[in-house]
Order: sequence, then structure tokens, then C-alpha cells
Amino acid sequence: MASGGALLQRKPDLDFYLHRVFRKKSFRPLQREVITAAVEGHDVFLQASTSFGKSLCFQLPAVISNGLTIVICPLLALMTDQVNALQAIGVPVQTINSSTPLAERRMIMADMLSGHPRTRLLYVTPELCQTDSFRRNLSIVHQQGQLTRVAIDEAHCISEWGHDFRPAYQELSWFRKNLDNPVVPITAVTATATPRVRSDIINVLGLNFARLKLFNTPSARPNIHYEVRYLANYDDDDDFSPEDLRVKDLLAWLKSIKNRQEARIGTPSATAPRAPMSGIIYVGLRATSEELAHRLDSDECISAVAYHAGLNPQDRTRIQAMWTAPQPQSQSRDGKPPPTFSIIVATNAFGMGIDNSHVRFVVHWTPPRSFEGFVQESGRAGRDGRAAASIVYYNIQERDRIAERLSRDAENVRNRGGSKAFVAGLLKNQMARRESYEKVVRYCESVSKCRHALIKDLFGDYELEEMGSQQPLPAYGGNRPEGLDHASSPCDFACDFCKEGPSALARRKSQMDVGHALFEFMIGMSSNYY
Ligand SMILES: Nc1ncnc2c1ncn2[C@@H]1O[C@H](COP(=O)(O)OP(=O)(O)OP(=O)(O)O)[C@@H](O)[C@H]1O
Repeated sequence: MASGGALLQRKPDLDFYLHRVFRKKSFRPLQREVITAAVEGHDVFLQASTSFGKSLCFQLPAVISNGLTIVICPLLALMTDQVNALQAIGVPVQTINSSTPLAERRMIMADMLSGHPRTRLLYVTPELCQTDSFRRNLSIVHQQGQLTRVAIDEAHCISEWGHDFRPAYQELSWFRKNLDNPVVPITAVTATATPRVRSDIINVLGLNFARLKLFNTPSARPNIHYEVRYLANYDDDDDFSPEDLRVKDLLAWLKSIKNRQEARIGTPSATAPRAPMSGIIYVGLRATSEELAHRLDSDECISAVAYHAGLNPQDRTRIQAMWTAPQPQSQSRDGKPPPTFSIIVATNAFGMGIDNSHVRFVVHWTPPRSFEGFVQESGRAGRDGRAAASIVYYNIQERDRIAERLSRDAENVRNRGGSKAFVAGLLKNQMARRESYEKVVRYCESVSKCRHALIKDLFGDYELEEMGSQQPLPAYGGNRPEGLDHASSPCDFACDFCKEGPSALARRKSQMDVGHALFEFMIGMSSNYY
């Protein structure tokens, strides 16, 4: 396999590095295969569910190679998280970003150009990769035979059809076009790519099927119980608000969890306190985040805090640190008993890269605006592999309100100045948003399919299979043990459809006053775009 110059010649002992450097007991299913493909010099495309451990799939190959691996990351917080974690285990890692002081930048560059860099991984932004000076330096490292691999994290940002499109990601096409003798292998990883986004990633990066290995895990997470809660429509003369309904429903649900827990393992006491159960509630507006956190915090079982982009940086850092810290014991607060639940009520400013293993539930207070965003955000739950829940609150009024907002955004784009190509790009992105939101609506309104299967359908997992993507073997090696009957539930009853059955779910949905059919809704949305 043609490759960058610094790959190892001997077959390395991957388990040794996993234990000794990364201090992990064993590979998760598929990680070994992905890492082996990278070590052999293949291009790698990995689409794996949230919390799979995608970073290890480029970090371990980088650690066992002799040269430098460039890692491209879209967010400073994500970058800092990974760099800190690698530094803590002694891996020579550096980052150049907007907050790197000039002197440090120069030191990193000097090491990079030394002909035998000590740094194994260099984390950078896609914008830095666009600059002439960085490109010139990378070309020198490449000529010196020291550029081992380019790893692109959150690769869906490449595509205008993706939910987090970032124009600078498209310029990453430079690597394959310019570092071609020898070719520098590329690894692209993402949790959320639709078929169109996948094909953009492969085309833009110039990944060639002759040297490309594809891998994927199911987009739906087997340990998450997916559920949609339908709410009745609201009239101005009703004496309850949709907010009241949701709070009432949520509190009843939390109470049932508390009762079940206490029936199973007893009531916590002063001598045997218990860590509170963590959850995230995603809301659309900063004001809702503040109000709801305040309201929930007044319940004696709950400690709740708001998180949004309007908070000052110190508060954001404090709340994030509290969340990523090891699970705390419940503390008594101002005369209130220790909380059973610790909840963060957040806008989507809290999401990508939040790696907190003990989140037990993620609630979407209103329908999420994009399907990929929904999968990312619900994927913050159950990262320790234990059972967790994803709940979406849904009603027709909220559905239509978000659709109207999307249509207005599209109209604003059309009326914007700028070159034809610029406006065409924005419009394409608006169309992608609409398609993604239509998937949210399909997901929420479906009462005829397992939600895990639905997520796989909506992400085109089956197309990946047809493209030859390798997937993890089932835990039972393909031979279903006796007594394990998944035939009647593809997800082992981990969704409302499989648990309640189609009739009960349809009945529950019919409580929502469906003013007009889903089909009409889709037509309505489309006509606003074309
Ligand atoms: N083989 C392993 N054994 C135990 N823990 C692992 C293993 N591989 C990765 N992890 C841990 O899993 C967690 C998630 O890994 P990582 O952040 O790479 O996830 P990800 O796939 O990028 O998820 P997301 O897309 O949600 O950010 C990290 O804490 C990481 O240390």
C-alpha cells in the first residue's frame, strides 16, 4: 500500500500500545480492524455512533508511527479536550489554534520541521490548513518523509448537505491534490453522515476506492431507549400551557424512575448517599433554558442548571467542568435533601464533544431542528454503555413553528446579496436543513417501525453495507443463543414502538390533535423552498 513515509515496517503489537499508552483493557468491536487498516497505510472512512471511540482509531496509529499525524478538528473545546487527555497519558501532542501564543507556535513549528519531530499528533483548525505558510511547512514535513497521516474529525463538516457545514473543510481537498508523492493516507471520522454527505466526504478528500477501507457501526445506539412523547395542541383559552404539560409529564416520568430505583436498591441515607442521576434537557431558546432550570430546581428531587451561549465564559467553564468531573456524590443543598437527579437545561451550545460517561437521559423539549443534531445530542446519553433514554416531546404546533422558521431562513438567504455561487451554496445548505428536519418529523410521527431501524434507514446504514463497509460482529458471533428472541424486536425492546406495539403507540400519538396530515406538511414545506 502506497503511503506517507513514516509508517512502521514491522507489524506492531496493538494490544501493547492500547494497555501501556492508552490504559484501556481491550478494543471495542471494530476498533482493532480500523486501526489495523490505518497502520497498513489505507485511507479510512469511519462512520461510528457517538461515543464509539473514534479518536482512538487515529490516535493509536499516530502513537506507534515515527512521524507526525495532523488532526483537523472543528471546535476549540473538542481540540482542547482531546489534547489534554493525551497529554495526561504522556503522548507527545500539540495544538495550534487561535489561543496558542506566538512563542509556543514557533516552538511547535521548529519541532515539526526538524526532520525528526517529537510531536506525534498536531491538532489544528481547518482554517489554519488554508494558510499558505502552514501549507508550505506541511509540504516540507512531507518531503522529509515525516507526515504519517491526516485525520479529519467530524468529517461531515465538509459537506453543504451536512448539518454543521464549514466552508474551510472543503479546502481540505488540498492534501490529496498536493501531497501525492508518496500519497499521505487520510482518515475521516464522523458519527452523522447521510449518503449525500458521505459521497461529498469521499469526493472532496479524493479518497480512492482502491486504497479506501470503509467501516461503520449502526447509527442508532443499542443501549439507548428511544421514545417520542406526544403532546396535545394548545389553544389560547386553555388554562394550561404546553410548558406546564411537559413539566408535569417529565416530573411524573422522573418520579417513576426514582420509585423503581428505590424499590430495587433501597432509599439513600446520610450514611449511604448515592450519586445523582444525570440528564440533559435540550431547549431551543436561552430564556427557556433559564426558566426551565429554575422551575425544575425548585423540585426537591432535582438540582438543575442552565447552560447556553449567553452565559459568561467563567460560568460555562465551571458548568462544563462540573459535568465532565467524575460522578459526584449527592450533597444536601440549603436545607433540601440531596437530589436524585442532576439536570442541565441547555441549548445546542452544549453538545459536540461533551464526553461525560454517566448521562442517563437526554430529553428534547421541542422537536430537534435537524436529524443529525438529534442523533449527536441524544448520543450524549449512555456513553458508559449502560442503559439510557432519549425522549423527544412533540406536538403539531411546535412542528409547524420550526418548519416556518426554516422557511423564513431560506427566504432570507434568497434575498441576500453576494455572488451567485455564494447564494447557491447557502441555498443548498438551507435545502439540506429542510431535508434533515423532514427526517425529524418522519422519525417522530412514525408509529409503524422500530425507532432503531428507523434511524438506520434515515442515515442510509444499509447503503454503507452495500458499499462494502465492515461492521462489528454481533456480540453472540452471529449464532443467536437459545432463548434470545430478537425476531419480534430488532432493538431488543429498546424503543417505544417495540415496547408498546403499533396499536398502543398509534393511540398515544392520536392524543395529539393532528390538524393536518404529515403528507400535507411535507408538501407545504417543499413549496416554501422551490
Ligand atoms: N477501547 C476502549 N476501551 C475503553 N474506553 C474507550 C475505548 N476506546 C475509546 N474509549 C473511551 O470512549 C470515550 C469516547 O471516545 P471518543 O471521544 O473518541 O468518542 P467518539 O466516537 O469520538 O464520540 P462522539 O462522536 O460522540 O464525540 C472516551 O472517553 C474514550 O477514552
